[in-house]
Amino acid sequence: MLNAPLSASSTELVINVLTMVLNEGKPLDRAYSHHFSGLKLAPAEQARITAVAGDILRRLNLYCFLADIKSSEIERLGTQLLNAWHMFHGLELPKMQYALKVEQTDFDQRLMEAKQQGALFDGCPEWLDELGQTQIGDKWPAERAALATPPKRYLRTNLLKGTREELIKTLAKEGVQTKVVETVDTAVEVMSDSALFRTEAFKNGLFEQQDAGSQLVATAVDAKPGMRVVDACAGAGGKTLSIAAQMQGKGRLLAMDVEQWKLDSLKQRARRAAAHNIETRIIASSKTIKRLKLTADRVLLDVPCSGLGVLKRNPDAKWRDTPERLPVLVQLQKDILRSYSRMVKVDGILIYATCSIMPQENREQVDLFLANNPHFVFLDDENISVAESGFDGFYLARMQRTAEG
Ligand SMILES: C[S@@+](CC[C@H](N)C(=O)[O-])C[C@H]1O[C@@H](n2cnc3c(N)ncnc32)[C@H](O)[C@@H]1O
Repeated sequence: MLNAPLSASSTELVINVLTMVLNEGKPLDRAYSHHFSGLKLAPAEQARITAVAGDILRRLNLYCFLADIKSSEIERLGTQLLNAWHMFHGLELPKMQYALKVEQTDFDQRLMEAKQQGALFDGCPEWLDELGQTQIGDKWPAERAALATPPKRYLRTNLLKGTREELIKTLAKEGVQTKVVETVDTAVEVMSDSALFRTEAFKNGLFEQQDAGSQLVATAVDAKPGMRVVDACAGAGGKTLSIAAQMQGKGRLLAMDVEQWKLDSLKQRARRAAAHNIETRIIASSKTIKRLKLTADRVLLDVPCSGLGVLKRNPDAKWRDTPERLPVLVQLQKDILRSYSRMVKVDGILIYATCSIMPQENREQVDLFLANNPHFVFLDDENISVAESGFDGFYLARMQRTAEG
């Protein structure tokens, strides 16, 4: 992960970020922007800090166990945690003032104990481990271990502006090293610690940062030029922009969400990407959906979900979430499927997707929907496994409407 210890000032930043996330309940990206603003950190140092803070959050219970502290004590005992983190990774200790030490013999004993406990070693809270076991059984330990690894950085080539090979060459000229992802046509993996959003290539809309698994979901929409397509839970448009490129700017792409600020951000991204066939629309009530009855060739429902497939990238979520949230989300997904599927026209295709790896939010939702909606037939589905793909975890299913119903 690192080949040298963090500097004293960087350890302090890591402790401050962790404190903001764990004690104040702030999302990790907000904590980064708060603590990095005005600092002018070199991109490589910023990358080291985010790598360490992210890794600590992915295995928070393990590092706290090794340091013999509670997560609520990080503000006070953070130096002890950072020392344990460096010891775990076989690094020299950082040169922090007044740092609290961890005894090597205690550390070794605790590490031996932790290695006997899979969930603890993989940084998994108890509630999540139980859920994973119940939902995916034998496959869970591999997914759990994969979710404890650092996420890779992927870009999606904006095909409206050029090919993947052209993007790789342009980025190389700006010092960004990338490599092709063989299994995803639009994806490249970033190999250097570059500040991507400061590049001319980004400003000119040649790429978006997007996980390769998310790119696969968007590809499954298989939108064609001239079609009418609805992305009904579009958010800030990660998948909308990819669909716009599939449509080569021809046809009508309606991006909807219940949050206007997300659609505003989508509009900005669409301008940069030269994706001119996107219209945004807020979902104000069920009437917004009813008016679009039987009109769309493709409807993507990238529904709100537990996000349990993307914990590598959002490790703070598992320390904030509770198992009680899941049934609420499952009900919302059911309602969205039932109501929004009305927009699909006869012979049109409905694509249901989540960034979860739990069948309760995935295939079980699809089976229930099909049982209650005989005018849809199942085409195919795909579980994008974190362990098998190395990407974030996603699910997608495609269903076709055969009659008005
Ligand atoms: C998984 S996110 C979508 C991510 C987005 N498609 C992307 O690729 O970047 C789910 C989105 O659903 C939205 N949402 C929540 N409730 C909704 C509802 N009842 N109808 C439509 N969208 C909803 C959320 O605001 C959120 O943006």
